[in-house]
Amino acid sequence: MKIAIVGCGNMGMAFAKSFLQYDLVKKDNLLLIEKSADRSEALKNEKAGVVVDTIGPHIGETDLIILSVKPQDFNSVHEALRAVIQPTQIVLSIMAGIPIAQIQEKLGHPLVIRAMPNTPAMLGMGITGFTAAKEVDSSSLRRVENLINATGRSIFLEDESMLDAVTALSGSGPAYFYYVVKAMIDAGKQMGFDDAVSALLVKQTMLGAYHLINTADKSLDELIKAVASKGGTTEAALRAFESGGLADTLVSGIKAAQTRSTELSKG
Ligand SMILES: NC(=O)C1=CN([C@@H]2O[C@H](COP(=O)(O)OP(=O)(O)OC[C@H]3O[C@@H](n4cnc5c(N)ncnc54)[C@H](OP(=O)(O)O)[C@@H]3O)[C@@H](O)[C@H]2O)C=CC1
Ligand SMILES: O=C(O)[C@@H]1CCC=N1
Repeated sequence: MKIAIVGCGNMGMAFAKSFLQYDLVKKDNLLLIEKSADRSEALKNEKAGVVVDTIGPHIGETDLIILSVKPQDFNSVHEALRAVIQPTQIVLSIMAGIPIAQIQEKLGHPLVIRAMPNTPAMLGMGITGFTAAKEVDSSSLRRVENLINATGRSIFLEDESMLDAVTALSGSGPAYFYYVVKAMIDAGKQMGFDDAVSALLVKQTMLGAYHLINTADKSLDELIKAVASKGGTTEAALRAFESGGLADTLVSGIKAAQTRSTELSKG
């Protein structure tokens, strides 16, 4: 299989590295199109694939084109791509917010799959929601699904509009987690720990607690109850979270991300 990746930043390279790791593509068959001179130089030094800086006819020789530029950069990409794209090529877009119909129209090309991964894809621990245009046949869809699964797990969604919710929940989700971890580390520092000790206490707590979610035969409410002794310290913290509306704030933040994803689709 030959693959082209247009935009080799965080996500484009997370995909490229996962494919290479599982030998799903050979470096000679991996075309990396990257505009940034610095990044392109780094990719050349890493020998991550065949690195070029612009879209040209060579892209038409690949089986799959992955679009991993920022949504606002799609406008600077689609005309060049439209001129070289071949009828049997599959396009996989991971750009937030841009609907399949818009990609099809701008590229003049029906075979489009749309996916929303997240950054743990860099470790093969991502989760990707994806959907496809009805014109994509099931064998092509399965091949792309196998590629996506090299970056972690995946879930196929019939309803494309749910990709905005995937973007808000798991696409942006790692940042919410880091935000909470950072606030906890800051609290530790305010209570007198230095950075390293506070980070150790918080990170190991998050790691252990995450594994309990998956291994303890308990609901999240039961897990909370197992920590929060009656009249104890955890209850005091949870009461402060409730009165500050923390859970509601998180929910409204996630919905703001969903709204922004929908807005991106309107350009
Ligand atoms: N980061 C994330 O957590 C996630 C991102 N996404 C989606 O993935 C896409 C990429 O995000 P991310 O990897 O973080 O972004 P990055 O900015 O890290 O990567 C995009 C790269 O594309 C380059 N680029 C821009 N225009 C062109 C062009 N015409 N030809 C070739 N390369 C070009 C950029 O160069 P330059 O910097 O010079 O503009 C940049 O190096 C976005 O659409 C985003 O919505 C999806 C899921 C998660
Ligand atoms: O913030 C963004 O727009 C992208 C999409 C999901 C994660 N990062």
